[in-house]
Amino acid sequence: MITVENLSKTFPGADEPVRALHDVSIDVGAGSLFGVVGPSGSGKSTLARCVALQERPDRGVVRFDGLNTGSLDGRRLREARRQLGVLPQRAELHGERTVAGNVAAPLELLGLDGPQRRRKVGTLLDLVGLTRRAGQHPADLTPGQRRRIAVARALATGPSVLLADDPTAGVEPEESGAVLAVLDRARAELGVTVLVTTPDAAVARKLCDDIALLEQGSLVESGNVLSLLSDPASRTAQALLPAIETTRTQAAAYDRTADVVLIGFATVGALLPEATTRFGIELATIGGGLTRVGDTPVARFRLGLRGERADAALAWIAERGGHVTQQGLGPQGIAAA
Ligand SMILES: Nc1ncnc2c1ncn2[C@@H]1O[C@H](COP(=O)(O)OP(=O)(O)OP(=O)(O)O)[C@@H](O)[C@H]1O
Repeated sequence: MITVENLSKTFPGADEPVRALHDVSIDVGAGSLFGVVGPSGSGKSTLARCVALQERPDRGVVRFDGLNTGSLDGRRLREARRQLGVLPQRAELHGERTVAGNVAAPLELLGLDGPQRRRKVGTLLDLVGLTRRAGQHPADLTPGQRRRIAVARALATGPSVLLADDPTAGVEPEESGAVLAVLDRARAELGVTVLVTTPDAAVARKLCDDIALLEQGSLVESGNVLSLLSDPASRTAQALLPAIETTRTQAAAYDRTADVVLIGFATVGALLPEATTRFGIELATIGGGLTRVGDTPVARFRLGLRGERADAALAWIAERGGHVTQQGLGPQGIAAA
């Protein structure tokens, strides 16, 4: 759907040029929820603005369904922009208009008549869960509710892509889940492809199918979130998986230790107890924990194992989809090292 190929962008800086993007390539599939994640200044907004066709890259290409947007002239560029709904980082609502009026504003520009507008606004307010607020003004809403209205407004013209630049910025943590849920609904119910930028790995963990990590304008890694978690050495795994905090004393109580990443209901729930009985070993989780990536449960545990068939049990767990790493020996191994 959206392909970004070798994008580079440099801005003039006070002392020297600022390299905002350097040779960044991403592939955003139709209907996916794609997260661009990185610290402040890593180039996320610049990438979003290039994809929104608001900024021209110095080098590289942004393609929509294969079409090179860099080659489009004025009229065709405007047509391409109409496919895009943009939620800027500081989306301003019209303070003097009602919530419904704010969502209706882009439809008025399109020239939709009253009944059509009302129907469309009703559907969008329902999508963002704020139907009962239709007659209120933005000042009466919380920052999270205002952000949800801005999402409804960005979706009003029926874009096929929604670009949301840091959608939870300035939103209280207890409200950010509702903002993310609205983006998820936009994808599920309207079939919109959603590209989100965020400095918050937890946003990507809760929302995104695919992810690109940026650092100082360069792409560190990208791909399907669950696939990246299968490689515990990946930066995505380090950012999203539960931390392992185990003392040497805890580890020393076992013959060997191993770290394991388990993905999915069946794997998380059943694999470890079954390995224990099948191989007649003692197996305990001595670190790590359980989280969720979207709706999928994902665990990273440090295991302590005791028993002759511990190695065979680990091999069996790995064969059944557990990602086993960092196998270490117990007290004897540590003493010898
Ligand atoms: N119009 C501009 N003129 C000059 N420098 C710019 C401009 N836009 C961005 N930059 C610089 O480019 C770099 C990347 O900025 P960008 O806003 O894309 O990062 P970001 O990851 O979105 O950061 P944040 O999360 O803080 O919004 C930064 O060093 C920034 O100061």
